[in-house]
Amino acid sequence: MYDRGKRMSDPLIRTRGLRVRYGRTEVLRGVDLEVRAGEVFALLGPNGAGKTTTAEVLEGFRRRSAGEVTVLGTDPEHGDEAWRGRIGVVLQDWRDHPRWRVRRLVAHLAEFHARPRDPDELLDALGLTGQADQPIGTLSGGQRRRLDVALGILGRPDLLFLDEPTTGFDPEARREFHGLVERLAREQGMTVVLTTHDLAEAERLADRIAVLVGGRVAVQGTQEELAAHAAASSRVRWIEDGVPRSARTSDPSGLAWELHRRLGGPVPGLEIRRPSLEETYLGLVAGAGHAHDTVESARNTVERSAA
Ligand SMILES: Nc1ncnc2c1ncn2[C@@H]1O[C@H](COP(=O)(O)OP(=O)(O)OP(=O)(O)O)[C@@H](O)[C@H]1O
Repeated sequence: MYDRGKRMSDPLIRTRGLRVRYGRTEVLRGVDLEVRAGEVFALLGPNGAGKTTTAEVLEGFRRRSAGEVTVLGTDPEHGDEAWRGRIGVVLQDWRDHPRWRVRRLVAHLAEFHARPRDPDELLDALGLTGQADQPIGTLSGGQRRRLDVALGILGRPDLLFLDEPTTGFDPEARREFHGLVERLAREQGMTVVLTTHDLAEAERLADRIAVLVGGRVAVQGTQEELAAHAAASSRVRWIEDGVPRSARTSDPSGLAWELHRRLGGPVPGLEIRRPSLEETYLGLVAGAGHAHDTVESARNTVERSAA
Protein backbone atom coordinates (compact mmCIF):
# COMPACT_ATOMS: atom_id res chain seq x y z
CA MET A 1 0.00 0.00 0.00
CA TYR A 2 1.01 3.56 -0.57
CA ASP A 3 2.28 4.99 2.70
CA ARG A 4 -0.52 7.51 3.15
CA GLY A 5 0.31 8.43 6.74
CA LYS A 6 3.80 9.64 6.14
CA ARG A 7 3.47 11.01 2.65
CA MET A 8 -0.11 12.25 2.44
CA SER A 9 0.99 15.48 0.82
CA ASP A 10 3.18 13.76 -1.80
CA PRO A 11 1.49 13.28 -5.14
CA LEU A 12 1.20 9.69 -6.33
CA ILE A 13 2.29 10.79 -9.78
CA ARG A 14 4.47 13.77 -10.55
CA THR A 15 5.98 14.83 -13.87
CA ARG A 16 8.12 17.87 -14.53
CA GLY A 17 9.12 18.97 -18.02
CA LEU A 18 8.20 15.59 -19.52
CA ARG A 19 9.19 15.40 -23.17
CA VAL A 20 8.80 12.60 -25.71
CA ARG A 21 9.79 12.67 -29.34
CA TYR A 22 8.94 10.21 -32.07
CA GLY A 23 11.75 10.60 -34.59
CA ARG A 24 12.00 14.30 -35.27
CA THR A 25 8.55 15.15 -33.95
CA GLU A 26 8.24 16.19 -30.35
CA VAL A 27 4.77 15.10 -29.18
CA LEU A 28 5.14 15.91 -25.46
CA ARG A 29 6.73 19.30 -25.01
CA GLY A 30 7.11 19.76 -21.27
CA VAL A 31 4.23 18.11 -19.43
CA ASP A 32 3.83 18.93 -15.71
CA LEU A 33 1.27 16.78 -13.90
CA GLU A 34 0.32 15.93 -10.35
CA VAL A 35 -2.05 13.14 -9.38
CA ARG A 36 -2.98 12.72 -5.72
CA ALA A 37 -3.71 9.52 -3.82
CA GLY A 38 -7.31 8.35 -4.04
CA GLU A 39 -8.48 10.69 -6.78
CA VAL A 40 -9.90 10.03 -10.23
CA PHE A 41 -7.75 12.07 -12.58
CA ALA A 42 -8.71 12.63 -16.23
CA LEU A 43 -6.22 13.43 -18.94
CA LEU A 44 -8.45 15.18 -21.44
CA GLY A 45 -7.54 16.41 -24.90
CA PRO A 46 -8.32 16.24 -28.61
CA ASN A 47 -7.04 13.46 -30.88
CA GLY A 48 -3.27 13.42 -31.12
CA ALA A 49 -2.74 15.66 -28.07
CA GLY A 50 -0.42 13.11 -26.46
CA LYS A 51 -2.68 11.48 -23.86
CA THR A 52 -1.77 7.89 -24.65
CA THR A 53 1.91 8.77 -24.92
CA THR A 54 1.78 10.38 -21.46
CA ALA A 55 0.00 7.35 -20.00
CA GLU A 56 2.55 5.00 -21.57
CA VAL A 57 5.43 6.91 -19.96
CA LEU A 58 3.69 6.76 -16.56
CA GLU A 59 3.03 3.04 -16.98
CA GLY A 60 6.70 2.40 -17.78
CA PHE A 61 5.98 1.27 -21.34
CA ARG A 62 7.66 4.18 -23.11
CA ARG A 63 10.96 5.97 -22.57
CA ARG A 64 10.95 9.73 -22.33
CA SER A 65 13.34 12.11 -24.09
CA ALA A 66 13.62 14.46 -21.11
CA GLY A 67 12.06 15.47 -17.81
CA GLU A 68 11.41 13.99 -14.38
CA VAL A 69 8.73 11.37 -13.73
CA THR A 70 7.81 9.75 -10.41
CA VAL A 71 5.01 7.19 -10.08
CA LEU A 72 4.40 5.64 -6.65
CA GLY A 73 7.74 7.04 -5.57
CA THR A 74 9.69 5.43 -8.42
CA ASP A 75 10.92 6.46 -11.87
CA PRO A 76 8.84 4.21 -14.19
CA GLU A 77 11.92 3.50 -16.30
CA HIS A 78 13.41 1.77 -13.25
CA GLY A 79 10.22 0.19 -11.87
CA ASP A 80 10.80 -3.34 -10.55
CA GLU A 81 8.28 -6.17 -10.31
CA ALA A 82 6.97 -5.01 -6.93
CA TRP A 83 6.32 -1.56 -8.41
CA ARG A 84 4.61 -3.05 -11.47
CA GLY A 85 2.44 -5.18 -9.19
CA ARG A 86 0.98 -2.01 -7.67
CA ILE A 87 -0.17 -0.74 -11.06
CA GLY A 88 -3.14 -1.91 -13.13
CA VAL A 89 -3.33 -1.04 -16.79
CA VAL A 90 -6.31 -1.22 -19.15
CA LEU A 91 -5.09 -0.46 -22.64
CA GLN A 92 -7.12 0.77 -25.62
CA ASP A 93 -6.53 -2.37 -27.65
CA TRP A 94 -5.69 -5.48 -25.80
CA ARG A 95 -4.85 -8.39 -28.02
CA ASP A 96 -5.52 -11.80 -26.53
CA HIS A 97 -6.81 -15.25 -27.21
CA PRO A 98 -10.48 -15.10 -28.23
CA ARG A 99 -10.98 -18.80 -27.56
CA TRP A 100 -10.01 -18.59 -23.87
CA ARG A 101 -13.01 -18.74 -21.59
CA VAL A 102 -13.51 -15.77 -19.29
CA ARG A 103 -13.06 -17.46 -15.93
CA ARG A 104 -10.13 -19.58 -17.05
CA LEU A 105 -8.25 -16.53 -18.31
CA VAL A 106 -8.87 -14.60 -15.08
CA ALA A 107 -7.83 -17.59 -12.94
CA HIS A 108 -4.73 -18.15 -15.09
CA LEU A 109 -3.57 -14.54 -14.89
CA ALA A 110 -4.29 -14.46 -11.13
CA GLU A 111 -1.36 -16.84 -10.70
CA PHE A 112 1.02 -14.09 -11.78
CA HIS A 113 0.01 -11.81 -8.90
CA ALA A 114 1.25 -11.97 -5.30
CA ARG A 115 -2.18 -11.28 -3.74
CA PRO A 116 -4.81 -11.60 -6.44
CA ARG A 117 -8.52 -11.06 -5.98
CA ASP A 118 -10.71 -14.13 -6.01
CA PRO A 119 -11.65 -14.68 -9.71
CA ASP A 120 -15.28 -15.58 -8.97
CA GLU A 121 -15.82 -12.60 -6.67
CA LEU A 122 -14.23 -10.36 -9.25
CA LEU A 123 -16.43 -11.60 -12.09
CA ASP A 124 -19.44 -11.18 -9.82
CA ALA A 125 -18.44 -7.59 -8.94
CA LEU A 126 -18.13 -6.76 -12.63
CA GLY A 127 -21.41 -8.42 -13.61
CA LEU A 128 -19.68 -11.12 -15.64
CA THR A 129 -20.75 -14.24 -13.74
CA GLY A 130 -23.19 -15.11 -16.54
CA GLN A 131 -20.33 -14.97 -19.07
CA ALA A 132 -17.79 -16.93 -16.97
CA ASP A 133 -17.76 -19.93 -19.31
CA GLN A 134 -18.11 -17.98 -22.54
CA PRO A 135 -15.17 -17.67 -24.98
CA ILE A 136 -13.75 -14.14 -24.89
CA GLY A 137 -14.30 -13.71 -28.63
CA THR A 138 -18.08 -13.91 -28.10
CA LEU A 139 -18.36 -11.10 -25.50
CA SER A 140 -20.10 -7.85 -26.38
CA GLY A 141 -18.01 -4.64 -26.44
CA GLY A 142 -19.19 -3.59 -22.98
CA GLN A 143 -18.63 -7.05 -21.48
CA ARG A 144 -15.19 -7.16 -23.09
CA ARG A 145 -14.26 -3.82 -21.53
CA ARG A 146 -15.47 -4.99 -18.12
CA LEU A 147 -13.26 -8.04 -18.51
CA ASP A 148 -10.34 -5.70 -19.34
CA VAL A 149 -11.01 -3.86 -16.08
CA ALA A 150 -11.29 -7.16 -14.19
CA LEU A 151 -7.80 -8.06 -15.44
CA GLY A 152 -6.56 -4.55 -14.61
CA ILE A 153 -7.66 -4.78 -10.96
CA LEU A 154 -7.00 -8.51 -10.49
CA GLY A 155 -3.74 -7.85 -8.64
CA ARG A 156 -5.29 -5.24 -6.29
CA PRO A 157 -3.34 -2.30 -7.72
CA ASP A 158 -3.02 1.01 -5.87
CA LEU A 159 -3.10 2.84 -9.18
CA LEU A 160 -5.26 2.01 -12.21
CA PHE A 161 -4.75 3.43 -15.71
CA LEU A 162 -7.71 3.38 -18.09
CA ASP A 163 -6.97 4.42 -21.67
CA GLU A 164 -10.14 5.73 -23.35
CA PRO A 165 -12.19 3.16 -21.46
CA THR A 166 -15.66 3.68 -22.94
CA THR A 167 -14.92 4.14 -26.64
CA GLY A 168 -17.66 2.35 -28.55
CA PHE A 169 -19.98 1.91 -25.57
CA ASP A 170 -23.71 2.46 -25.79
CA PRO A 171 -25.14 4.91 -23.21
CA GLU A 172 -26.27 2.15 -20.85
CA ALA A 173 -22.88 0.38 -20.88
CA ARG A 174 -21.19 3.75 -20.40
CA ARG A 175 -23.31 4.57 -17.36
CA GLU A 176 -22.63 1.16 -15.83
CA PHE A 177 -18.93 1.52 -16.45
CA HIS A 178 -18.85 4.97 -14.86
CA GLY A 179 -20.55 3.53 -11.78
CA LEU A 180 -17.89 0.84 -11.60
CA VAL A 181 -15.01 3.34 -11.76
CA GLU A 182 -16.67 5.43 -9.06
CA ARG A 183 -17.01 2.39 -6.79
CA LEU A 184 -13.36 1.46 -7.28
CA ALA A 185 -12.25 4.95 -6.35
CA ARG A 186 -14.73 5.77 -3.56
CA GLU A 187 -15.11 2.40 -1.86
CA GLN A 188 -11.68 0.88 -2.44
CA GLY A 189 -9.56 4.03 -2.39
CA MET A 190 -7.96 3.21 -5.73
CA THR A 191 -6.30 6.07 -7.60
CA VAL A 192 -7.55 6.11 -11.19
CA VAL A 193 -5.96 7.89 -14.14
CA LEU A 194 -8.07 7.86 -17.27
CA THR A 195 -7.42 9.30 -20.69
CA THR A 196 -10.43 10.46 -22.63
CA HIS A 197 -11.56 12.90 -25.26
CA ASP A 198 -15.09 12.64 -23.93
CA LEU A 199 -15.88 15.77 -21.95
CA ALA A 200 -19.00 14.33 -20.38
CA GLU A 201 -16.95 11.40 -19.09
CA ALA A 202 -14.32 13.67 -17.52
CA GLU A 203 -17.07 15.81 -16.01
CA ARG A 204 -18.88 12.79 -14.58
CA LEU A 205 -15.90 10.94 -13.13
CA ALA A 206 -12.93 13.16 -12.47
CA ASP A 207 -11.98 14.86 -9.22
CA ARG A 208 -9.35 16.72 -11.21
CA ILE A 209 -8.71 17.16 -14.91
CA ALA A 210 -5.64 18.07 -16.97
CA VAL A 211 -6.33 19.38 -20.45
CA LEU A 212 -3.55 18.37 -22.80
CA VAL A 213 -3.26 20.42 -25.96
CA GLY A 214 -0.43 20.08 -28.47
CA GLY A 215 1.82 18.14 -26.08
CA ARG A 216 1.45 20.53 -23.14
CA VAL A 217 -0.89 20.81 -20.17
CA ALA A 218 -3.06 23.84 -20.93
CA VAL A 219 -4.57 23.74 -17.45
CA GLN A 220 -5.18 21.27 -14.63
CA GLY A 221 -7.37 21.35 -11.56
CA THR A 222 -10.91 20.74 -10.40
CA GLN A 223 -13.74 21.58 -12.78
CA GLU A 224 -14.29 24.85 -10.93
CA GLU A 225 -10.61 25.72 -11.23
CA LEU A 226 -10.69 24.96 -14.94
CA ALA A 227 -13.70 27.19 -15.44
CA ALA A 228 -11.94 29.98 -13.53
CA HIS A 229 -8.91 29.73 -15.82
CA ALA A 230 -10.94 29.59 -18.98
CA ALA A 231 -10.93 32.19 -21.67
CA ALA A 232 -14.66 31.63 -22.04
CA SER A 233 -16.48 34.23 -19.93
CA SER A 234 -19.76 34.19 -18.04
CA ARG A 235 -23.01 35.16 -19.74
CA VAL A 236 -25.10 37.74 -17.83
CA ARG A 237 -28.76 38.37 -18.78
CA TRP A 238 -31.13 40.97 -17.37
CA ILE A 239 -34.11 43.12 -18.36
CA GLU A 240 -33.71 46.86 -18.72
CA ASP A 241 -36.54 49.23 -19.72
CA GLY A 242 -38.61 46.14 -20.52
CA VAL A 243 -35.97 44.93 -23.04
CA PRO A 244 -33.99 41.66 -22.53
CA ARG A 245 -30.25 42.38 -22.51
CA SER A 246 -27.20 40.16 -22.30
CA ALA A 247 -23.44 40.53 -22.03
CA ARG A 248 -20.32 38.36 -21.70
CA THR A 249 -17.89 39.25 -18.97
CA SER A 250 -15.08 37.74 -16.94
CA ASP A 251 -16.36 39.72 -13.92
CA PRO A 252 -20.08 38.85 -13.63
CA SER A 253 -20.46 40.01 -10.03
CA GLY A 254 -18.91 43.38 -10.98
CA LEU A 255 -21.41 43.77 -13.81
CA ALA A 256 -24.30 42.77 -11.53
CA TRP A 257 -23.16 45.38 -9.01
CA GLU A 258 -22.92 48.02 -11.73
CA LEU A 259 -26.44 47.15 -13.00
CA HIS A 260 -27.81 47.25 -9.47
CA ARG A 261 -26.42 50.76 -9.09
CA ARG A 262 -27.56 51.91 -12.51
CA LEU A 263 -31.12 50.58 -12.14
CA GLY A 264 -31.35 51.81 -8.57
CA GLY A 265 -32.18 48.41 -6.98
CA PRO A 266 -32.69 44.70 -7.71
CA VAL A 267 -31.97 43.90 -11.35
CA PRO A 268 -35.04 42.42 -13.12
CA GLY A 269 -34.49 38.99 -14.69
CA LEU A 270 -30.84 38.84 -13.58
CA GLU A 271 -29.23 35.56 -14.61
CA ILE A 272 -25.54 34.66 -14.51
CA ARG A 273 -24.35 31.54 -16.28
CA ARG A 274 -20.80 30.31 -15.79
CA PRO A 275 -19.10 28.58 -18.73
CA SER A 276 -19.68 24.83 -19.00
CA LEU A 277 -16.75 22.46 -19.17
CA GLU A 278 -17.37 22.23 -22.92
CA GLU A 279 -17.01 25.97 -23.35
CA THR A 280 -13.96 25.97 -21.09
CA TYR A 281 -12.39 23.17 -23.08
CA LEU A 282 -13.05 24.78 -26.44
CA GLY A 283 -11.73 28.08 -25.09
CA LEU A 284 -8.52 26.37 -23.99
CA VAL A 285 -7.99 24.50 -27.24
CA ALA A 286 -8.74 27.55 -29.36
CA GLY A 287 -6.79 29.84 -27.01
CA ALA A 288 -3.69 27.68 -27.28
CA GLY A 289 -3.44 28.98 -30.84
CA HIS A 290 -3.41 25.61 -32.45
CA ALA A 291 -4.15 24.68 -35.97
CA HIS A 292 -7.68 24.82 -37.27
CA ASP A 293 -7.90 21.03 -37.50
CA THR A 294 -7.14 20.65 -33.80
CA VAL A 295 -9.97 23.01 -32.93
CA GLU A 296 -12.23 21.19 -35.37
CA SER A 297 -11.27 17.90 -33.74
CA ALA A 298 -12.17 19.31 -30.32
CA ARG A 299 -15.45 20.63 -31.68
CA ASN A 300 -16.33 17.29 -33.19
CA THR A 301 -15.54 15.70 -29.86
CA VAL A 302 -17.87 18.09 -28.10
CA GLU A 303 -20.60 17.39 -30.63
CA ARG A 304 -20.10 13.66 -30.28
CA SER A 305 -20.10 13.76 -26.50
CA ALA A 306 -23.22 15.90 -26.49
CA ALA A 307 -25.00 13.45 -28.81
N1 LIG B 1 4.85 5.17 -32.24
C1 LIG B 1 4.66 6.39 -32.78
N2 LIG B 1 5.47 6.86 -33.76
C2 LIG B 1 5.30 8.07 -34.29
N3 LIG B 1 4.33 8.94 -33.91
C3 LIG B 1 3.50 8.52 -32.96
C4 LIG B 1 3.61 7.24 -32.33
N4 LIG B 1 2.62 7.13 -31.40
C5 LIG B 1 1.93 8.29 -31.44
N5 LIG B 1 2.45 9.13 -32.37
C6 LIG B 1 1.97 10.50 -32.66
O1 LIG B 1 2.09 11.24 -31.47
C7 LIG B 1 0.99 12.14 -31.33
C8 LIG B 1 0.32 11.90 -29.97
O2 LIG B 1 -0.28 10.59 -30.00
P1 LIG B 1 -1.10 10.01 -28.78
O3 LIG B 1 -1.58 8.65 -29.19
O4 LIG B 1 -0.30 10.10 -27.54
O5 LIG B 1 -2.31 11.03 -28.71
P2 LIG B 1 -3.72 10.91 -27.98
O6 LIG B 1 -3.95 12.21 -27.31
O7 LIG B 1 -3.76 9.69 -27.14
O8 LIG B 1 -4.69 10.77 -29.23
P3 LIG B 1 -6.11 9.97 -29.43
O9 LIG B 1 -7.14 10.72 -28.65
O10 LIG B 1 -6.33 10.08 -30.89
O11 LIG B 1 -5.90 8.55 -28.94
C9 LIG B 1 0.09 11.91 -32.52
O12 LIG B 1 0.35 12.91 -33.47
C10 LIG B 1 0.49 10.54 -33.03
O13 LIG B 1 0.32 10.46 -34.42
